[in-house]
Amino acid sequence: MARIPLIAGNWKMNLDHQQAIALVQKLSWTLRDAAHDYKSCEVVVFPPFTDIRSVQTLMDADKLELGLGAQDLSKFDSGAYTGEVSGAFLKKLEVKYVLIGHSERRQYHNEGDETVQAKTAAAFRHGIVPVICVGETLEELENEGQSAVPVRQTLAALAGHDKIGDFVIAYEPVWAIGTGKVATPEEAAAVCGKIREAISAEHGPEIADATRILYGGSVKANNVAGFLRSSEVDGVLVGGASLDAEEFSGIARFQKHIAL
Ligand SMILES: O=C[C@H](O)COP(=O)(O)O
Repeated sequence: MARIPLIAGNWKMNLDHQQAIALVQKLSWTLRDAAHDYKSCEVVVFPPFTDIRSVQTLMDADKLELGLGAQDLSKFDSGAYTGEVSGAFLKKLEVKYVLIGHSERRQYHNEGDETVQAKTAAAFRHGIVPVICVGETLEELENEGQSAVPVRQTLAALAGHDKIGDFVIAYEPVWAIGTGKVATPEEAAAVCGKIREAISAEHGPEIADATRILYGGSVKANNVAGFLRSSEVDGVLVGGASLDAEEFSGIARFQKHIAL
C-alpha cells in the first residue's frame, strides 16, 4: 500500500509566537518556490504550545496546506493537573499530530513506556495521530544492538489499547540527535523494517502496512535522499534543520517520487 511520506519539523523549545509566524510565512514561500506537492508529501510543523494558536490562525487565514503538530500532550483529559495540556484543547486548535515519547522527554522528564502508552491512549481518545518516538542510546546500541530497544518501545506504546487508531513511529537513535552523527540509510532502513515486522506480528499486516515509520537524527537537505530511498522509511523527523525555512523546504523537496 502507498504510504504518503511525512516530513515533520520538531522545533523543540525554540521560537516565540512572533518568530513562529515569521518562520511559517517564510516556509510557505520556500515550499511554493520549490513547487511542493502537498498531496504527495505531507509537511507538518511541531511548534511549542505557546505558538500553536498563532500558527493555526495564520494557516487558516492564508489557507496553508501545512499540517500542525504538538510536541506533547497530557495523559489526562481535563481537571486539576497544573501545567498539563489536554488533547481536547489541541484538537480544537486543529492539531493533527502529537509527538509522544521523544527521547528528550524520556531523558529529562523521566517518561517511560507506561507514560508513553498512556499518552498514546490520550491521543487516540482525542483523534490526534500520535507520532511515537523510539530509539536506542549509545549504551543500548553497544549492549543490545540497534533494533531491540526501538522494537520494544514501539510494542510497549501500542500495548493494551481498546482500539488502535492511526499512528506514526519515528525511529530516532538517541546518539544521532543534534550530534551531527547520522545512522546510515541502510541502518535506518533495517531498524524501520524490524519495527514494521514487529507491528505486523503483534497487530497484523494491515496495520503494519498502513503505518508510516520515519527516521530522525541530524537529517539535513544534503543527507535526506538516502533515507527516503528505502521503501521502509516513510519520511523524516527533523529537529535543528526545521528551524531554517530553506533547509526544511530542501528536505521536503526530496519527497519519494522525486528521489526515486
Ligand atoms: O525531533 C527531532 C529529532 O530529535 C532530531 O533532531 P536533530 O535533527 O536536531 O538531530
